[in-house]
Amino acid sequence: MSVSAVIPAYNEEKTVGEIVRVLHEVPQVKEIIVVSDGSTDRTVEVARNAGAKVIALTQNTGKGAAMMAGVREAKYGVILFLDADLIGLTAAHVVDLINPVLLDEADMTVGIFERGRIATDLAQDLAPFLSGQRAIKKCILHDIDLEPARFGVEVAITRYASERGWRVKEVLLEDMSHIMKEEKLGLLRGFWARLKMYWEIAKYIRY
Ligand SMILES: O=c1ccn([C@@H]2O[C@H](COP(=O)(O)OP(=O)(O)O)[C@@H](O)[C@H]2O)c(=O)[nH]1
Ligand SMILES: O=C(O)[C@@H](COP(=O)(O)O)O[C@H]1O[C@H](CO)[C@@H](O)[C@H](O)[C@H]1O
Repeated sequence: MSVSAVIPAYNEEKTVGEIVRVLHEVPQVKEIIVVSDGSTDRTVEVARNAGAKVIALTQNTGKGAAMMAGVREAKYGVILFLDADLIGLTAAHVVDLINPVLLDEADMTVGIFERGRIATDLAQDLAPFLSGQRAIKKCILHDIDLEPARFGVEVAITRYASERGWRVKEVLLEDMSHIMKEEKLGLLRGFWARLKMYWEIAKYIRY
């Protein structure tokens, strides 16, 4: 089995190119799909120049819908989801995430930041089920309606996995972090975006 990487990206021109470059180093990753979720910056151009296949959605539809647009295009049996704003991703991280699924030791892996930055480590220690770094068998993704989930997408996948008894393995991703909303958007707009995200997550926790 081979891997299709799917990277939802909303205005991630600063980081998406490096993610695509690292993925090119991993032979099992046969296809790299960046889904630009209505980005208004140079995300599409940067991802294309780095050698990704790019799906350019014309409007912002939310993370869940962007991920599923990528899954619909994906040709291979294992999907690797990565966020486009990661800092410190290496080929070894990618291999650690995909191998348990390729070797059929797990149906899904979930990557947890470790020793990256205090704030992002803490967020993932408190809520590992929110992590966007996952490898999943594609065949088991088709049954979940992730289109409307926006930032509830990880909660929806995690709960579905637990209900269906998927074998889930947590993988520590050392020296890795991501760019926080407040860093991308400034304190006020970032915090507002964070509140909206928590609301989208909460809807799926209750749902
Ligand atoms: O409407 C959105 C919001 C986020 N993302 C992407 O989803 C990933 C995870 O987003 P994050 O939690 O980092 O939130 P952000 O700080 O980007 O709002 C990143 O690659 C984003 O670019 C997306 O595709 N559509
Ligand atoms: O770490 C978190 O609290 C959030 C938001 O991260 P930032 O605003 O970028 O620090 O990000 C996680 O949760 C999101 C919702 O489930 C996921 O989409 C992200 O992949 C995950 O990193």
